[in-house]
Amino acid sequence: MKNIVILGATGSIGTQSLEVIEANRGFRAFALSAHSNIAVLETQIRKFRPQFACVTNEEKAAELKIKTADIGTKILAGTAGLEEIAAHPEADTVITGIVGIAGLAPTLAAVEAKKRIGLANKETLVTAGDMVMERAGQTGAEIIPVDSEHSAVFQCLAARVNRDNFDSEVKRILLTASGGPFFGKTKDELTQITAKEALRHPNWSMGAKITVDSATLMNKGLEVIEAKHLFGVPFEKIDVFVHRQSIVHSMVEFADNAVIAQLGAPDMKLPIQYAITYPERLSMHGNEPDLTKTPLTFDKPDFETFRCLPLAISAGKTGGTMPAVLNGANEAAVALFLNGKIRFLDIADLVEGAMCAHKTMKRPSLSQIFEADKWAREYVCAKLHTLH
Ligand SMILES: NC(=O)C1=CN([C@@H]2O[C@H](COP(=O)(O)OP(=O)(O)OC[C@H]3O[C@@H](n4cnc5c(N)ncnc54)[C@H](OP(=O)(O)O)[C@@H]3O)[C@@H](O)[C@H]2O)C=CC1
Ligand SMILES: CC(=O)[C@@H](O)[C@H](O)COP(=O)(O)O
Ligand SMILES: [Mn+2]
Repeated sequence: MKNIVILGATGSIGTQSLEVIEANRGFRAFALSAHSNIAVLETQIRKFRPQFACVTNEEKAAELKIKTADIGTKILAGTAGLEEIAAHPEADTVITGIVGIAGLAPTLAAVEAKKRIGLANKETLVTAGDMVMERAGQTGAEIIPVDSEHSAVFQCLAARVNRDNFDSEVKRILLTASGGPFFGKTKDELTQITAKEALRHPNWSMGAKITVDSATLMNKGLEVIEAKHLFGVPFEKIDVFVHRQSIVHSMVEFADNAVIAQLGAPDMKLPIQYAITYPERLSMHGNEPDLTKTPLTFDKPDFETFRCLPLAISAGKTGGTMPAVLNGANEAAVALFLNGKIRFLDIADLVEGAMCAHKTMKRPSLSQIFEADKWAREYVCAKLHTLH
């Protein structure tokens, strides 16, 4: 029996992780977490009977403790509780389904405890990729990508036999992007975009923040940085192609120009399950891809209209604290956009402004990364009254 910890159990990745657990006799929901949605968490606790549940909002944790007093689940609170479940000696695999930099500390706790990590929380590697990958190398923690593109690349790379020749064998990583709901639109056409329109992803049903990131193409920018850290390739070896169908989840081009791709239906349950079972595969029902349905197309992204993509690549190339500033400014700007406080195109302007105003610190400590994140959020708040 594999004990699975799900950080962010109430979200899109979290609920799909529970579906994967439900479909497999060999997996058990050992610990679940939520930030404040205790109604959904209580339902999950009653159904899956985990040993632990953690609510980061301390007041809500106290409320949940009372509501679930009849059940044996131990209720923990705050970030300390998250770190406790992520590093628990009985935990086998930790799925990181928390959104944003809030996922960094518990992921690091899992790394220190040498866990297998099914990494969905891309902000962990965006903000602290050097540190997390270095510590994982030292502790022996296994980081298996759950993000669909990175899971695809990971699966394509698994075809290699000789593990020593990575640099000479692997020519390029080709990340696919759906292009989001505004593919083909001009900047003028994007001025009046509403949150409701940005939340209409063409192929994937996901949480609000990542869905807006897909619409601005910031998601792909974050994924370029994530790929750099996961696979240890320079930015020059990572390309992005717009692939509207989201059937080819990403590809790897090898030295002999062979391109290996992973295809599948747009369904996160496959990468979630694979992260748990790797190197084995278990059967799965309901996610069979229909390859006859559409032609598969590939286009170059529009870097001028969707500026978040080149901004993220630039932040990644600068390194140090710059990616944390990019990410913090983006998290703050997306929250403001979702609350109707700023316009769609302001997101890129605010991120760019924060990056221009930031003095990068090389090889930052964890606390310097969190300071850079806080600084970027404050920058965005301070700029709010200067817009329009
Ligand atoms: N959804 C998807 O298909 C994919 C997602 N990802 C990545 O996975 C991560 C999760 O995305 P997604 O599931 O869509 O997000 P959701 O918004 O659907 O879920 C987020 C989860 O994180 C919890 N949470 C929110 N804020 C905090 C906080 N400050 N501290 C602790 N927990 C918090 C939420 O709890 P509560 O419900 O109580 O607020 C919820 O459980 C993101 O990093 C995203 O980029 C990557 C690839 C695909
Ligand atoms: C499912 C997943 O991994 C998301 O990151 C998805 O890829 C977003 O789609 P975009 O390609 O539109 O960013
Ligand atoms: Mn993705």
